[in-house]
Amino acid sequence: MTFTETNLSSNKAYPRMLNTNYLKAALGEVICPPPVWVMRQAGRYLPEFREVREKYDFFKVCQTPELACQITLQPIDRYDGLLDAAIIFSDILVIPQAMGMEVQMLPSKGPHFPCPLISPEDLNKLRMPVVKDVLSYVFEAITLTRHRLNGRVPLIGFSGAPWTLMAYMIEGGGSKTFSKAKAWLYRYPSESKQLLAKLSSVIADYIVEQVLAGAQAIQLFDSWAGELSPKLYKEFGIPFLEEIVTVFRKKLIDAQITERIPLTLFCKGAHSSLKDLSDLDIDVLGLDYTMEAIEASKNITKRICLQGNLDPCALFAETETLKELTNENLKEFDSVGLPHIVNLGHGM
Ligand SMILES: Cc1c2[nH]c(c1CCC(=O)O)Cc1[nH]c(c(CCC(=O)O)c1C)Cc1[nH]c(c(CCC(=O)O)c1C)Cc1[nH]c(c(C)c1CCC(=O)O)C2
Repeated sequence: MTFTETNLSSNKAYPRMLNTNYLKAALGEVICPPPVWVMRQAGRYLPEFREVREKYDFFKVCQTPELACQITLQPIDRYDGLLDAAIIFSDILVIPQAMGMEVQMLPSKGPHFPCPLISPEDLNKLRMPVVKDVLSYVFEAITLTRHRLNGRVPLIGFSGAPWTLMAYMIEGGGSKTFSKAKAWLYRYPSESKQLLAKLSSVIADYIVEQVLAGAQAIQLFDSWAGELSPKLYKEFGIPFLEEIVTVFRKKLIDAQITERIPLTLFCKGAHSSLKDLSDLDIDVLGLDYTMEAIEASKNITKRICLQGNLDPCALFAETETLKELTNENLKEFDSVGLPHIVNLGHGM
């Protein structure tokens, strides 16, 4: 039996779904109360996560399906019944790795590329990977996790978006200004587009393979969208997201996946682009903590689900204050009348 067949919800190969609230909301139903999951729900705030991380390097965990699965399940087990989706434990930077770049995760510093892309000649060093083979550890982790979830909640797969990955590959890590990556857009626009097109092709294959391995929804993270002017994002961000979405939908049809796989775009800071993003063939728009549901709903062009967007730092508030903030947030989304998936406005 192929994975293509096993992904159909009617198929017996995966456990029967017991909670489909996330999938229903993502596909357009208003669910009351709305489903909840949390970006970075498997992470350092969990003692059981830190325990695994004491023993293994970050990317070793990503590359070991048993460990990635174990960590994905940690918040689902701990908050039994409170979360409506799981997200596979991995990182957006596995794609630059698959294209041949070294990436380290430095304690208290975050991601580090010892040899970032400096000039367009460096593009020749990148390889176009056979995604199914090079990233097989992610797909194995997804299949294993889908089984171990036992239908409790759906499993979300994810990828970084082209611009955000390009930014890491050139900056070599995090940055305050993204001036090196943005300099490429101004100085080498056509080579930048070559890089973004390569990334888009790898990302499209990557998210299709995730679905074939058992992911029931996909989220794309464009964490640095807001670093670009609206004009730059229109030229170097959105067209590549559009390409990915188009190829993703087409390849799923070719693979005879006939059910609609919900696709979420989380483009942090992309205020001026919400209209263009909502024009794409997507299902959910993730709002960050600087966006307002009411404002966003005025900008979008079709009925889609909104996800978000409590400020992660609100978690530092006293419990009573946090309850009030959460209720206000729920009321605001409720007043918009669109389907809603409750989440933070960025990672925990
Ligand atoms: C930009 C980005 C990255 N990774 C990711 C993004 C996009 C989302 C965002 O904007 O935050 C996405 C990501 N990273 C991780 C997940 C797993 C799923 C989840 O629970 O949300 C997801 C979806 C695990 C992780 N990825 C990382 C951790 C912390 C790991 C650790 O040090 O043990 C986790 C749980 C490391 C990571 N990976 C990355 C950074 C900047 C860092 C350092 C962050 C930090 O120090 O807190 C790159």
